[in-house]
Amino acid sequence: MKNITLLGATGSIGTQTLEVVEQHPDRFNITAISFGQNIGRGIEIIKRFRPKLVAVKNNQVKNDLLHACTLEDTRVVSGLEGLIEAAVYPESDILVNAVMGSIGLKPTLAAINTGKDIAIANKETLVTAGHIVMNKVNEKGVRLLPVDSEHSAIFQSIEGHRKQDVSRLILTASGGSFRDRSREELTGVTVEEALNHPNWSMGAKITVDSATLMNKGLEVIEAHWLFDMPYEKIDVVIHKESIVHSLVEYHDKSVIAQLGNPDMKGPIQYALSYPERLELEDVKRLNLWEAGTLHFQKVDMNRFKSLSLAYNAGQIGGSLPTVLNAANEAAVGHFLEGRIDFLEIESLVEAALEGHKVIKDPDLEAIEEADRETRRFINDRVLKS
Ligand SMILES: NC(=O)C1=CN([C@@H]2O[C@H](COP(=O)(O)OP(=O)(O)OC[C@H]3O[C@@H](n4cnc5c(N)ncnc54)[C@H](OP(=O)(O)O)[C@@H]3O)[C@@H](O)[C@H]2O)C=CC1
Ligand SMILES: CC(=O)[C@@H](O)[C@H](O)COP(=O)(O)O
Ligand SMILES: [Mn+2]
Repeated sequence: MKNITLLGATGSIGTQTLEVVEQHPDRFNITAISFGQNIGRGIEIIKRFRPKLVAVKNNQVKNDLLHACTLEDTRVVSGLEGLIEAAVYPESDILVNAVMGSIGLKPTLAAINTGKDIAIANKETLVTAGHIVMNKVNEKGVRLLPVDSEHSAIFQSIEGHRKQDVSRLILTASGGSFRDRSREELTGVTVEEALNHPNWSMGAKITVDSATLMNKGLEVIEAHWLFDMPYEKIDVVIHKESIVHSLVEYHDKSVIAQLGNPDMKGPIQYALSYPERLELEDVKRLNLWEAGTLHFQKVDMNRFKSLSLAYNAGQIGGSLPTVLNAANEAAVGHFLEGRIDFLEIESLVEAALEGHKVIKDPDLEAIEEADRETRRFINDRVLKS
């Protein structure tokens, strides 16, 4: 039996993780969870999975939760300390990190410190402090198992091969909600339009990131850290069907890819069951004759400027990826709240990157300060305009 701490249980990845767990009650058990403020869904999860520890966003949510239901064998904690307490919960064997944003960093580091394996969906953690996370992973000898579909595909396509034989990683990108629009046609697009992803049903922030292609930029940085690959050897190709989830090219020009109908339960389950492959019901089998033609297209870096901002931040490194991530989280938040236009996300991120003096090898404290400072910079710009 594998005991699981699930951070972000009420979200898109959280929900699908629970669906996987439900399919294998003999293999997986939920010991601790966290959620932000979705108390209704939180109570459903607590009743169904009976976790021993529940971490929520703050004291207000904790009090509301305790008023809304009677919890006998479940302790409730709150805030960042609560999130960390859930991450290091002694009975848990593995942490599934499916919170949104760089708030996932400290719980991840704390769990690695206690020797737990990590199934990582929370890509912002690797973008903001990849060097610190990977040093800790190597020091403690734990497994960092990718949940993100592209990274799971690379993980699956690279297994059994020698790293030195790899010549290139190729990430596929759907192109997001506005794939076929020109830059001019992006002016005045609505939040509702941005949230209409063609292939995946995901949380709001990542869906907007898909539309700017910042999601792919974050994933390039995530791939750099997970697979120890230089940026020159990481490519992106637009593939509108999201059936080929990513590819690995070898020196002999052979390319190995992982395919499947778009459904996150596959990568989630593989991260939990690795190295085994378990049955997975409810996922549509891929019949290539039904998929018909698959399309691939070169990325126009001028059209999708966020991707080139991310490559640049990753290549320069130091504290710049932290700034990229924090600026993007803050700007996307403002877009979702209707305060800025879609195209302003990109210009705000660019301004934050330009205004930052790079710290070469930032420690955790410097990362946190760069993150805070960047959010302040974005908020000041948006709220004072
Ligand atoms: N969705 C997907 O298919 C994929 C997602 N990912 C990555 O996985 C992560 C989660 O994405 P997704 O599931 O879509 O996101 P969602 O927005 O659907 O869920 C986010 C979860 O995090 C919780 N949360 C948000 N902010 C806080 C906070 N400040 N403190 C505590 N908990 C918080 C939310 O709680 P509540 O709602 O209760 O407030 C919710 O449980 C992201 O990093 C994303 O990039 C990667 C690949 C695919
Ligand atoms: C499901 C998943 O892994 C997402 O990160 C997905 O990749 C988003 O799709 P695009 O960023 O390719 O639009
Ligand atoms: Mn992805």
